[in-house]
Amino acid sequence: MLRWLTAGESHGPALLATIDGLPAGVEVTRDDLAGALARRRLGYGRGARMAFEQDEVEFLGGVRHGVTMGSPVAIRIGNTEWPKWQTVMSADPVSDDAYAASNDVNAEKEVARNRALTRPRPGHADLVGMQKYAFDDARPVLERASARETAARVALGEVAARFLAQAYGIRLVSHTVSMGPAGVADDAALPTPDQVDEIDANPVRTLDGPGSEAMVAEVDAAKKAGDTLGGVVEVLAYGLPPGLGSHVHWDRRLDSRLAGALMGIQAIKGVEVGDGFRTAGRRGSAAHDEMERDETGTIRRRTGRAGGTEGGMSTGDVLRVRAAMKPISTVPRALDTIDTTGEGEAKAIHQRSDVSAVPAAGVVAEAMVALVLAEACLEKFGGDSVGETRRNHAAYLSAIPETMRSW
Ligand SMILES: Cc1cc2nc3c(=O)[nH]c(=O)nc-3n(C[C@H](O)[C@H](O)[C@H](O)COP(=O)(O)O)c2cc1C
Ligand SMILES: C=C(O[C@@H]1CC(C(=O)O)=C[C@@H](OP(=O)(O)O)[C@H]1O)C(=O)O
Repeated sequence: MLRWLTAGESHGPALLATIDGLPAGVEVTRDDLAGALARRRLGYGRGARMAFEQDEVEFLGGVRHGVTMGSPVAIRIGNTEWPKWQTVMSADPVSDDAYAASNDVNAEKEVARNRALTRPRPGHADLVGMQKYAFDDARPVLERASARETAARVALGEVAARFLAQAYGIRLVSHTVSMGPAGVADDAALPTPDQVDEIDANPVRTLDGPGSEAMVAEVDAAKKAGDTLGGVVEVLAYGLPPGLGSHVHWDRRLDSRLAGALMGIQAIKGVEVGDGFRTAGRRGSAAHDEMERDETGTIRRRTGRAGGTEGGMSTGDVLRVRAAMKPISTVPRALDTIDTTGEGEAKAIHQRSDVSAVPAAGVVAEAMVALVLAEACLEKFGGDSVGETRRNHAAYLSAIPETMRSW
């Protein structure tokens, strides 16, 4: 069983992440994690914080000399902003005077002066979190709702991705499909894992082309207008075996688990497997992936409309899932809201924010898919070492009769 958790607040001292159930023998280093975290910071439209905050990452357990030991892997990502936030986010009680004296906090002067945040942002977790957890201040809510937490998921996803690649040759790639109304053409070729560097080098994390230029222009226009922008990201996984997940029960379906994992990312409001919503508008004759044999007798699907799952199981073809992100709710041209103290009309809290974090959400989505696939592979193949699970994977594939092989 693979299980994992994250902890830590956006402006706390650090994020923590732990994953239990990975086999021994996965090669992974601190530099690998640092590389993954750097990719998450990429993307045109990110706000000021991304420019000055660094991710200080280290393993606290589970890895020795660059190799997992089969014990829980524990990771710490230090928030380099912490010194500025020590009073605001202190775990120890702080007097009102000491709190007020801390208002040299960078870009947070207003917030530090007014101890409680009482003007909830429409679209953020502020108001409902205050109602639910009985706070008169949005701070304890927004600190954990913040997508800073996704840094911890990306670190875990990198460990999972290394495992998938080393044990089974599975490789992932993510890219931005659209930002606002601009995007890549529907019939554009699918990116491959060999194009990861090219995608990461692009300002909006997509393959170069007119779509990419149009997306950059959309971000510029939204920024100029004091507004924010959503969009769609896509994750592809290459090299899956057929049969991850199962048709026998709803919560074992791979597509259901992927949808839950992607929907669990802050600001994701829609998930699509394969052609998803577009398939709903087609006739059956144009909606499915017809099968044939190639010249060697291997089974081939002519198209990839289903996105690499049938009956809640991986088909072995390229897995393709999309996630739709809403625009950032901390809109610079602040939205109307109320003051929870009951004082008249108000504008929502706004200090700073991303214009758009769609490219970063692609990297987070890739991490979530890696974690779901790692769990599904370990369910199917088991094994306490990379070698053992690799042998189990090979034995499973070789037991499928030649006339039924699609690889
Ligand atoms: C990578 C990433 C960065 C984000 N950056 C911001 C941000 O700067 N400001 C903001 O208000 N929301 C940002 N969000 C979205 C909020 O975290 C999210 O809207 C909030 O937690 C409420 O959750 P919900 O949108 O799922 O309802 C970001 C989301 C992601 C995935
Ligand atoms: C810190 C990150 O993202 C943050 C996510 C976020 C939110 O509300 O989700 C709000 C912003 O934080 P702040 O309010 O401190 O500027 C983003 O910078 C990160 O991705 O590492």
